[in-house]
Amino acid sequence: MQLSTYHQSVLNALLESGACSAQQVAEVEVLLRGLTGECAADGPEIWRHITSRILLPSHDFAVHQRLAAAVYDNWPVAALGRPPLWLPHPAEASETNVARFLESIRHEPWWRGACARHGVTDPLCPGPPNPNPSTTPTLSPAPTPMSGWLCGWRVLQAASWEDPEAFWPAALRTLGVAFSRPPARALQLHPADPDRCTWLPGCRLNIAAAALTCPRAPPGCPALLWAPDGRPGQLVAVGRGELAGRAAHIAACIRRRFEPGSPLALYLPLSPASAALYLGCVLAGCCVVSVADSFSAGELRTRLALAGAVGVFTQDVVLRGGRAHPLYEKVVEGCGGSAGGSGGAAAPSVVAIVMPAAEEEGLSPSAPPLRPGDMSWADFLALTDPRDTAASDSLQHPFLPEDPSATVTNILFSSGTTGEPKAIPWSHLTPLRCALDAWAQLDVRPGTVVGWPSSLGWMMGPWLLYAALLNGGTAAIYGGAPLGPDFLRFVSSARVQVLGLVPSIVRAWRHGRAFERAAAEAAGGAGGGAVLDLSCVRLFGSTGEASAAEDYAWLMSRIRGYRPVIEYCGGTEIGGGFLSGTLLHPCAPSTFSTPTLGARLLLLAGEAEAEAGSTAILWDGAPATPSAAAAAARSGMLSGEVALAAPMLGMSQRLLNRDHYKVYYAGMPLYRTLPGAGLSPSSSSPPPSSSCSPTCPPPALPLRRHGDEVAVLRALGPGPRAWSYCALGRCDDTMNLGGIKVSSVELERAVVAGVPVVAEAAAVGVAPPQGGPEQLHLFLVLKQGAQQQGAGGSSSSGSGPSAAPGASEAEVAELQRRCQQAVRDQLNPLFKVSRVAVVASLPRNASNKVMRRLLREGLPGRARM
Ligand SMILES: Nc1ncnc2c1ncn2[C@@H]1O[C@H](COP(=O)(O)OP(=O)(O)OP(=O)(O)O)[C@@H](O)[C@H]1O
Repeated sequence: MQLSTYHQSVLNALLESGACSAQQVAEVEVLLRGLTGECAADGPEIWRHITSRILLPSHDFAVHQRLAAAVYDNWPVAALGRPPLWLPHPAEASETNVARFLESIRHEPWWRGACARHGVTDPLCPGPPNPNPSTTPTLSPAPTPMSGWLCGWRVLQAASWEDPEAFWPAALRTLGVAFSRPPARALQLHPADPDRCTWLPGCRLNIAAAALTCPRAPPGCPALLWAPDGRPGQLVAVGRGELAGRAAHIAACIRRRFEPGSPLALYLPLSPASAALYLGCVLAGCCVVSVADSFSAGELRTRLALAGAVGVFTQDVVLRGGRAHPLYEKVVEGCGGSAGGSGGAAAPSVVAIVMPAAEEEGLSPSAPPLRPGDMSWADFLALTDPRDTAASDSLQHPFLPEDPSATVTNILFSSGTTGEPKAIPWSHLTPLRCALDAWAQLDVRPGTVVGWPSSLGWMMGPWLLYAALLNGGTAAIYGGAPLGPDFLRFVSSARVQVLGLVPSIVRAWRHGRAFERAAAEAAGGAGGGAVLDLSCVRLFGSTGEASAAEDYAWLMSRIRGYRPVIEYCGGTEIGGGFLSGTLLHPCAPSTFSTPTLGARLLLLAGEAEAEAGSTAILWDGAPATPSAAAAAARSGMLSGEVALAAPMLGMSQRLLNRDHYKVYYAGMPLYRTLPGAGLSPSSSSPPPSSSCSPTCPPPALPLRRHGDEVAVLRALGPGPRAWSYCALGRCDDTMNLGGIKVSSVELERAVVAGVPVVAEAAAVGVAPPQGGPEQLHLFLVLKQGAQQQGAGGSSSSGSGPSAAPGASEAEVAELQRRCQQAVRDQLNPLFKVSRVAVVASLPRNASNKVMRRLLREGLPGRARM
């Protein structure tokens, strides 16, 4: 029988790729002959075969790309979303936390009720997983274990916000959270104010104690795995008992010196010592003020003042790349007072406690002497003897707040992408969001080694500790920077299984050839001669900002057999994420598969819809209005600003430097918390068992704005409600070009994909001083090699191409033409590129996010805010 044209073109691409043997081509041919001949039905199955049996990380990425293009040529994006580059394997999926949980609740009445509300009998009824993936067609209409789990996930996600009284007890039981007194119920709603709803009322909990005593941790599994800067193979394992002992001792010392509730700043890198310190502060009932050690003295001062810090824990220096960078010096500068002064020095208003960067040594000789009143780490630890009962008491009898949901354990600062950073308090309950997301979305299990390079100054630092420890896993911490080959060697030697990243790290690895260099260094005997073996990585995570699909396709291809990148979007003020993926969903790069557990997501209506009386265009995963449904049917896509239904466990209820209600709720539409009574025209479910007492009417609460733009696409999966999501950046970064709203991220993706010399782009809309429609300005960073050609140049269509000294006008004009072409081809022919500037790098804030507002502000014309 003749192969279909589609199958023949896949076979041709394989033959031309030079990536496979005659035997492999013959195997593919056998596979193709058993398939339908249509891309939509066969693409995933063919891709699974090619990635598991043929493609290797050693093949040129261009070969991976060419084969993916051939396999997914004609893929119906409108009907099925972006093509998946990783597909779950049923045998592997059956081992995930979520699959096991679904199995464990299968016969519980609340679960049966949830299934019935969603018109499902038993999602898991198709039977045990099929260990042979080649006989499990992904798109088969017949029920499969995979479609059963996906359907189970959909019901679970809905039940998690519909019926918190049933969902949370089951989730907390599974997580094994060690409450000193269990909660009386999941949620006490307030009739009008989301900031006065109370989660887990009546419970007694110290979250650090719970993390340190997680009953699910396998014996012998370390709490932390650490390697110092530049020595990625020199692993230090810190056992749970050891970490608990160190944290308890620190807590006892803190109690000697500070009152419970005292705000104590941590201004030092993440390490075993600072991890113990963080947990010790929380054990002692104090509040950690998180300040990234990259911040300047001035920024430290602002944060100390805002939080009212009475102490700051710091290091003498930070050791990075073989150099010692002063840190205590910045504290002295930031807090006032002078170091080493005897007479006349101003007494510091904030006491500094100073650790040595290399713990086994004393304070670095390059560090200045301490100010009067400041303490060395050794003196601080001598405040109690670790063998004293005071120390062990700190763990057995930690500080137990009256109301854990309102007691602040940590003040974190948002990145300030859109304005002044917000000072966000985390309570003892916020880390339950970290733990739940890690469990459900990133599949962190007891014994899993999790790495996510960050610092205690950003939410992903505390997130990492809680996500690993509350799930009985290990947090992997590297003392050096994550951008180079040494970090990959650390991943290999620590056997990191869940590796979280941010897009700028991946970009640096790709363009800096980090994998090749790491392999070469390892082969050359650097780092003790251990070979580079990244087969340990089960999945990647990504957060922080919108990622570039091509970079993430590249990342997936770096592990033999491909591994998924689970996008994770949320915010410091949520303690975790609201959109993500799971190991049960197929993974397309830079795409989210689902709202997280407990998150009820909608897209706010645009002006036209709002005028017609609709609040939302998407609600609970379905178009909320007939016109939205029609738009979705036409293009397979809807986009808009995300809003979330409150309350959701983890959401902040207070800001230190802003009016919380005004920032998140003022002017937002009201909704009712019970399904069927809300905005969703599609929801016809009966009310759940116990979201509110039978006597009180369902409260009408305002929706919570988050400020992100999201596109919703159809997705590969069973049932009519299979959607995937794609981040379009912050709403503040959207612009209106000729009457059409478009986000910076969409424009940037089009330019990076369409102009091969461009490594990075930032798009900003500027209202011209004379008025009129917004103009599109593009800032481009060129790939190495292309850099010289246009560096520093700029071209503007208004006044003709102009270039800075050293740049060729013609080259910049040519770049502008190619960007225009890319935008026209991929987005809209009406979008006009007004100006292109080639820059050496994009402005980024301390958490490495692109600051488009700075670019806007630096341009002539009226800045859009
Ligand atoms: N995986 C992701 N994909 C796309 N964007 C993401 C992702 N993860 C996080 N983000 C972006 O980061 C934001 C959360 O970061 P953070 O809490 O630091 O606040 P911020 O918005 O950067 O700063 P600020 O609130 O001060 O302006 C999200 O709202 C989203 O815009």
